[in-house]
This record gives sequence, structure tokens and C-alpha cells, in this order.
Amino acid sequence: MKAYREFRSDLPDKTITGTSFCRPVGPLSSVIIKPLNNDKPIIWTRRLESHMDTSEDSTFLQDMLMGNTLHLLIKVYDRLQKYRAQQPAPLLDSTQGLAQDLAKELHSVVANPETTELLYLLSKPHVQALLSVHDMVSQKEFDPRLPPLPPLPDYIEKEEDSIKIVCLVKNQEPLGATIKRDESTGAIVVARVMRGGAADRSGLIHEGDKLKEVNGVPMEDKNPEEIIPILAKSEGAVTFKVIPGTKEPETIDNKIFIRALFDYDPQADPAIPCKDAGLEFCRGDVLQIVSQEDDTWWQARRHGDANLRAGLIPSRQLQERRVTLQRPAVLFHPLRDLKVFDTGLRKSFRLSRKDNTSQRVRQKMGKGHASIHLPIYQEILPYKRQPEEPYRLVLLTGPSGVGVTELKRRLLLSDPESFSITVPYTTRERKRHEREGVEYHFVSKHTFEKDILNHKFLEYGEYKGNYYGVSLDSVHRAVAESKVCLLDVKPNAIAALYTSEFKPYVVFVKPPSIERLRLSRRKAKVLSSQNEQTPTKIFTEEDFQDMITSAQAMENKYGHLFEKVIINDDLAMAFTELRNELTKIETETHWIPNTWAHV
Ligand SMILES: Nc1ncnc2c1ncn2[C@@H]1O[C@H](COP(=O)(O)OP(=O)(O)OP(=O)(O)O)[C@@H](O)[C@H]1O
Repeated sequence: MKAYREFRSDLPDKTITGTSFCRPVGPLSSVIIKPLNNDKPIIWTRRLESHMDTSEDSTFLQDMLMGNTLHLLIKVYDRLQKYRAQQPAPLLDSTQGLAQDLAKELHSVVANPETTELLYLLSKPHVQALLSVHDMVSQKEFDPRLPPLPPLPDYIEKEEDSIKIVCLVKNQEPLGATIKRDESTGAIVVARVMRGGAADRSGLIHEGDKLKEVNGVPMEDKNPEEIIPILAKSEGAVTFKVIPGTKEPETIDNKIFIRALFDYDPQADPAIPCKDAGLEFCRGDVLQIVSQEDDTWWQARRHGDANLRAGLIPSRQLQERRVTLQRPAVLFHPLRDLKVFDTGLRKSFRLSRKDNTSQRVRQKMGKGHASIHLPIYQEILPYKRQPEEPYRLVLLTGPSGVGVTELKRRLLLSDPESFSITVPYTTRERKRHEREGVEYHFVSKHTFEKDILNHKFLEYGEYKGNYYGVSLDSVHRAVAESKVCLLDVKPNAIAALYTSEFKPYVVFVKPPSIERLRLSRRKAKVLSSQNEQTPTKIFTEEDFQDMITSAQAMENKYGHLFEKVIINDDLAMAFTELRNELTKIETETHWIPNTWAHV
């Protein structure tokens, strides 16, 4: 971890726009304005306003404005102005008119390579369009009005041939950059520029730039802590004298999206170089990574956030190290030992209380498997099921008694054409009304035990001397039916199904508060294994407490695998919410782990 601290160089006062001018390449012939409050760079005339909407347009214009061609054109413009001044009376008021006039003149003089090239340049449609835009812009009234440009510093050392003077006219938005003292040279340098922030959008301040002066005050003998108030006190235009850093700007595929699998609060993080530059997020939030240049602190934006300014988040490596060391504990919820209290047996196939999810089954599952030992970030990408692809497997999980079976039953009843379920295996006697392969697959004890040894079961258990279990094969069969397969499992069985083949959509059914449980479950019955004579009993206060404790433990341990949490308070509402969610994943583009797409 880096031992230094960075300081956010906030410029908290009123801002209108930003300008930059660079020395030392000869006297200034023009000024390029780069507004800070929007993405639209523009040539200074008198006043300024934004027109550009898209960053693509902005990038194009920025490249063009910073390119050599424009500078050559500006020279042409200067010459035109000089030419105009030499004329007894201006023939035309506009620059475009002057250009036409000059072209006419040039036609009449003896041709040489320079005049031919100038004529060629002036005849090009994009040059004419540029001059026309210039005329239009220069005649417009722009708001807000820019303050007068401050004069250039009187003295610039001769040997500092790469010094850059940057003048920003600030608003209440922070500069979006942090500073630090370079340990080896002692210089004050820009530590990082937050992507999408004002400094980044201006394109004038870069990581590694050495800060020499701010508003004429030398920075070299100052600590970062002393510089912050200087920046904060500056009003209107702030002039920076910087020596450009040599660091190449990082190019990153800005289409990296991750799902955060833990909660993060930068204010509670003693290690972050600048708390105010941190990005707070919660488990499940989708973040777009915009910089991974620093091994320890990445820069990210919350997906869909209107604020384009990136914030610092701990890198995967850093967070893994922290989780491994379990330090500092306040930053994340450590994985507590799961103490699941069963309040009964899963009615769907009467599992025993013992957790019999086959470890070997989990190991057998290859790539895409949820081997998220350290829930940090999950790389994700947008996904929409194609008609030829199987439906995503829907896994319903939750503490016993919460209503998983009831929700599954209602879904199936609501649309048997769209939903299917797996048929469990059992060794118990078939009852007269039951049919093989409908309620259960009836097999002998010997076959069941052989299948256990062959790791065929996803989950299995024993109840009243009989085995019950769900095999992986039956999940494959149900998924192949071209229906949405609904499967209720204990959370520890999710990992075995967390594959690109099943692309499980994991729904955690959570109990409401104990007060709401008392009210809503007043008449509900729960299957009991304690009293064999009475297969059902009314929920007790202890059952409610166990359900809540168990749900909390499940969320702590497996919460990173839950794509949707539904609080089962009012049953009809919980059902509608679940139904709508399942429709959404069928009809809308959503996020899935990118490992599922690469298999
Ligand atoms: N929101 C609700 N309001 C009232 N009663 C409910 C609600 N949800 C479920 N119940 C009732 O609670 C009882 C237990 O529900 P269910 O059998 O679906 O639980 P489960 O999560 O499948 O438990 P298990 O894993 O033990 O089978 C049932 O009688 C069910 O009708």
C-alpha cells in the first residue's frame, strides 16, 4: 500500500468556464477555450456556450482543435486579418468573405507553390465550412460571459522549455484531481486525475504534471495540506504553472463493468489516499471501471449515474489482501460462519436437516462455477437470451418456512406452459395416486446409494428412513424442456449450478420483520419434523426468530450470489414481484458474469 496521501484540489467557488494557453512556442496567436462545465471545446471569440451533446463529437472537435491543421488555418486567418488591415476599405465583413476575396486576388498574381497551395486550401469545403462556423460563432452572444483572461506570468525561466500555463475559470464543481509530494524529487505533482471530472474534461491537467505555481504563488516549498486552502481561496480564474509530466495516458477498454460483491464506504476506509475522491457503493451495484492504472486504487463510476466523474475504489488485489487479512473489519462484512436453523424440511423433496450437498458435485462443475471464495467484484456483461438458447435456470432459496415452495407452486400454477420443475428421487413406497416420474422418480435404496456414491445428487437427505434427492440429471432434463425451470435449493447448493450452462438467476426469499411475520403468518402452517404424528404445526415465535436469524446468516455467507432479494411479506405482492422479475430477465437486457459468455 502506498504510504503517501493525496489531496483533492477542490476549487469550490463559482465557475464559468476554462481556458488554456500554452507557451513557449512563440507569441500567442490565438486562445483555445475548453469549457469545464460541458464537453465542448471551442475557439475563443468573445463569449461562450455549449452546443455539443455527444462525447464523440466532443472528441472529434477536441482533436481537430488541438491538431496542426487548425493551427495552420489560424495562421491563414491571421494573414487574412493582416491582409484586411492593409486594404483601403474592407470589401466584406466576414472571414469567409475575406477568404473569397483573397482567393480572387491570388488568381490574378503569378502562380507559385505557396499561392497554389493556399488557393487549394481555401477552396476545400471543410475549410470554407470552418470559416463559416467561425463567422457564425463570432457573431453570437454567448452566456455566461467569460472574465477577461489573466495576463501571462511576467517571467518564465528560459530553461523550462516545456512549462505550461493553464488557466481554469472554476465553478462549484471540484477540480477532480489529487496532488501529492513526489518522494524522490520533493515536487508537488498531480497524483491522479479523476476520469470525467473537471480537470479530465479540460484535457489540460494530467497525472504526473508538476505543480510549480498557483496564481503566482510558488508551490515547491509547500505541503499539499497548505496548497488546498490556496486553491480553495482562489476566485474566478485560477492560473496553474505546471511542468507537464512524461507519463503516457492510459488507454483502457472503458467497457469493463463489474458487480460489487461487498459494501464499501470510503469515509470509513483509513487506507484510501483521498476520502473525498472515493466512490461509495453497496453490494450488487454495477460499476464501470474507467482506470486500472494504479494496482491499488481503481477508478470507477456507478453505472447509470448522471455524474460522470469517477471515484476511487479498492482494486481487486487490495480488497483480496484485506479480506484475507480480515483487516480492517469495519470495511466489509466478513464471512461469518453460517448457522442455519432449519424450521422444518423442504417440502419439495423432504430433505433432512443435514447438509448433504455433494462437495464432489461442486468440484466436478468446471468453468463458470461460483468459486467466489472472496466476494470482491464480479466482471459482468450485458446479456439477452437468444431464441435458440435455453432459459436461465431460476433458483429460489431462503430459510426454511419463508415461502419458497409456496412461491414456486404459484408460479407453476400461473403459467404451466412457461414454467417447469424438477422431479425428485425417493426410495419411499409409491402411494396409489402417485405416478412414476410425475411426483417422484421411485428408486430402490440400493440404486439411490449407488447414485450418491457417483455424485449424481445436487442435494439429498433422509427422512423417516427414506432417501429424497434432486439429481443434476433431472435439472438438465428440466432445462432442456424449453421452459423456465424453477428449482428450490439450499444456498450451499447454488455453487454447483453456477455455470454457463444453467446461467442461474438466484432469488433469495427473505422474511420480513418479526412483527410482519407474526401478522402475515398468523394462520399459516409449517411442516414439522419434530412431531411425527402431526405433520404440520402453526408457526411459533421461535420459528419466526429462527427464520430471521437463518436469513441473516445466509445473506452474510451467500449474499454475493443472490441476484434478486424478495421480501415475502404479503404473499400476493411477493408473487407479483417475482413474476415481473422473471418476465424482465426474459425480455430485457441484463447483466451476467462474463465467464458465462466465454465458455
Ligand atoms: N407471505 C406469506 N403470508 C402468509 N403465509 C405464507 C406466506 N408465505 C408462505 N406462507 C405459508 O407459510 C408456510 C410455509 O411456506 P412454504 O412451505 O412455502 O415454505 P418453504 O420456504 O418452502 O419452507 P420449507 O423449505 O420448509 O419447505 C405455508 O403454509 C405457506 O402457505
